[in-house]
Amino acid sequence: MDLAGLLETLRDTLIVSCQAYPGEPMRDPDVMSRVARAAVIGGAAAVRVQGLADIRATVAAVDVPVVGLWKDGPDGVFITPTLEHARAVADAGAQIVAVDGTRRPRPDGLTLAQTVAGLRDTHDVLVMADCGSLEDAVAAQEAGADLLGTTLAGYTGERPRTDGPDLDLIALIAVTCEVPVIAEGRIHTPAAAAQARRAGAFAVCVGTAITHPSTITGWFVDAIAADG
Ligand SMILES: CC(=O)N[C@H](C=O)[C@@H](O)[C@H](O)[C@H](O)COP(=O)(O)O
Repeated sequence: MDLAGLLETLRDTLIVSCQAYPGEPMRDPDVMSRVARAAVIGGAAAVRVQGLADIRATVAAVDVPVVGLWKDGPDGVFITPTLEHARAVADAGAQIVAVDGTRRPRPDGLTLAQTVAGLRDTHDVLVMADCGSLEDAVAAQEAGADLLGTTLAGYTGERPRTDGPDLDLIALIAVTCEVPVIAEGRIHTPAAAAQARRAGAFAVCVGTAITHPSTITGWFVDAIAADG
């Protein structure tokens, strides 16, 4: 399938982000690839996976596209921060490479446009720009990104950290940009996922609420405690 066809398969679908964080019990490529398989059985049209080992294991385990990223560092520009990281993610088998899509300086000194072009020179992949604001999204579209994610809304200081998805930002990007927007970040219920789609999202990406049991458990524990 060509890249335009691949993009089209994501329209009006759910992407499930399968990530475990450093030190957590589920931080293991085999475990994460199994979580991804379980999400695909549930209907995920694609999965989003962090780290080269997890990407390799998941690409071998599922028959849907893998959105790959490589988180390096605790803050700042840490989602697939450089061209070298992006190429490694593509080498690991991801058909879609998610990169930091903010306007912040990148550690390798390249612009986002240079990163996208450099990746396209060597790999036949789609590029998802993880953005934190409308200004990021406009710049990422200009830089050549194929998909604009709201992944970093509420994490870069440009948007408030809303309890649920940043529906206003999803709608703003959808009306302003031609490149499809992926709603991602704090989508915690099926109703919120539907709202995000209605706001203009091309596809919806959910992580924590599906694949992070410790957080989900905490929600239930807190609800019981608050009621007591
Ligand atoms: C901000 C950041 O680092 N986001 C990360 C990006 O890959 C992940 O930690 C999130 O789980 C993912 O974006 C899905 O979002 P949520 O887990 O809220 O459904």
